[in-house]
Amino acid sequence: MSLAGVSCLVTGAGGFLGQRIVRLLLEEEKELAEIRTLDKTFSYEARRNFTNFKGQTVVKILEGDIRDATFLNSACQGVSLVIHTASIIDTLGLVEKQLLWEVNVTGTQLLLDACVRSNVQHFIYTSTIEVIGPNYRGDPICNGDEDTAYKSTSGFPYAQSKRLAETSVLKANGQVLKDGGIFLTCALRSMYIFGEESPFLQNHLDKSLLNKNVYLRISRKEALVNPVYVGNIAWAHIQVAKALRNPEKAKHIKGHFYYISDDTPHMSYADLNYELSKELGFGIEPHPPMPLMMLYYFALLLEIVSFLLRPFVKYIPSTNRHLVILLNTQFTFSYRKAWRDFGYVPRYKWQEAKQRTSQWIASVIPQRREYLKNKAA
Ligand SMILES: NC(=O)c1ccc[n+]([C@@H]2O[C@H](COP(=O)([O-])OP(=O)(O)OC[C@H]3O[C@@H](n4cnc5c(N)ncnc54)[C@H](O)[C@@H]3O)[C@@H](O)[C@H]2O)c1
Repeated sequence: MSLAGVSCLVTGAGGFLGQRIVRLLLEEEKELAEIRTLDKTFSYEARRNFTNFKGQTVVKILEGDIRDATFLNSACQGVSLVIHTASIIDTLGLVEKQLLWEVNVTGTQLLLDACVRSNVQHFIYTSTIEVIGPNYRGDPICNGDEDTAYKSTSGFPYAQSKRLAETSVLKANGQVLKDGGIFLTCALRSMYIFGEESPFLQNHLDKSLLNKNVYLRISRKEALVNPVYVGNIAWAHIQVAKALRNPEKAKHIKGHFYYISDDTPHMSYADLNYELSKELGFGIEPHPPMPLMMLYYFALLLEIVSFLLRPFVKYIPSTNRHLVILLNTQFTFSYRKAWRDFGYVPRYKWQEAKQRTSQWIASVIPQRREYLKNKAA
C-alpha cells in the first residue's frame, strides 16, 4: 500500500522531526499528491528545501499557529491524512504552563475538530514515552511494551500535556466525519530522538565544548534507555500512515498507541552523547557530580528556591526532580507491536544512524565554537 494520490498535512513541519518526516515522504512517496507543511515558523533552510522541491508532489508552506481554529480549518480542507508533530517540548519548566497547555492540549483538540469538519480520514499523533513515565519513584521498565502495567504518577507539565493530548487523539477515533466517513486515529510514543539537527544533542555538545570536550555525566551508567534515530521514528509515521489505508491493518491500529524504538543499543543518555562523539576526540566524566539521592534533594532545593523567588524574579533552575529521575531511570521499550500491526522495522541500522549523527556533530563543531566564543565575549 502506498500513499499515491494522498494529500497530507504535517504539523510542526519546521521542527527537528517534522522536517525529517516531510523529507522522507518526498523521497519515498513520489506519488503523493500534496504535502502541506504547517509550523509557527520555518527556518530559512527549511523554507528553501520545501520551496525548491522539484518532484511531482505539490509542497505548500503554511505558516501559522496551531491555536488558530480558522487557520486549521483551511489547512485541513481537502486533506486525507494529518501527521501531528507540532508541540512545545519543555523539560525544565521554562515555558508558562498555560502556553504549554494551549499549544499541546488545546491545539491538538482544535486540530482534531478541524479534521472532523474537513473529512480528514487518518490522524497520526507524535506522542512520547514521557506520557507513561518514569514515575516519581523512578520505577524502571526493561523492554516494556503496550501491555506493560505501570503506575504513571509524573505530574510534570510537559508529560501531562502530552498525555492529555494523546488521550484526546485516541478518543477521537471512530468519530463520524461530516461526509459520513469514519475518523481513524493512532499515536506513536517515541523514545528520545537523536540524529542530525537535534537541538538536544547540540545543547549537550555546547556544554561539552565549554567543558574542554568532555561530556557531563548527566545520567548513571546503569540507567539504560533506548533512544530512537530520527530517520526511524519518521519512517514509523510513514509506515503507519500507509497501513491505515489498508482496512485489514487499520482494524488493529485505530484508536491505539505504539512504542517506537529501534536497534540503538541500550545505554544511558550521557553514554549516548559520548558514543556519538567519542571518535571525534570527546570524553565523558566518569561519575555524576554527586550520588543520585543527593542530586534529587539538590534539585528539590533549587525548586524551593525558585518557588520562593517567584513573586520577585523568574528563576528557572538548570535541573529539577523530574529531570533527575528521567535521566537516571532505566526505561526501555520494544517496538514489536508496531512491527506486528503495521510492519514497522527500523530503516536505518544503528551503525548508519551513529555515523550520520557523528558526521553532523563534526560538521557543526566549528560554528558552535565560534558561537560560544562570541557569547562569552
Ligand atoms: N525530540 C525528542 O526527543 C522527542 C521525543 C519524543 C517525542 N517527541 C515529540 O515529537 C514531536 C516533534 O518534536 P521535535 O523534537 O521535532 O521538536 P521541535 O521543537 O523541533 O518541533 C516542534 C515544532 O512545533 C512547532 N510549534 C510549536 N508551537 C507551535 C504552535 N503554537 N503552532 C504551530 N507550530 C508550533 C515548533 O515551531 C517546532 O517547529 C513533538 O510532538 C514531541 O513531543 C520528541
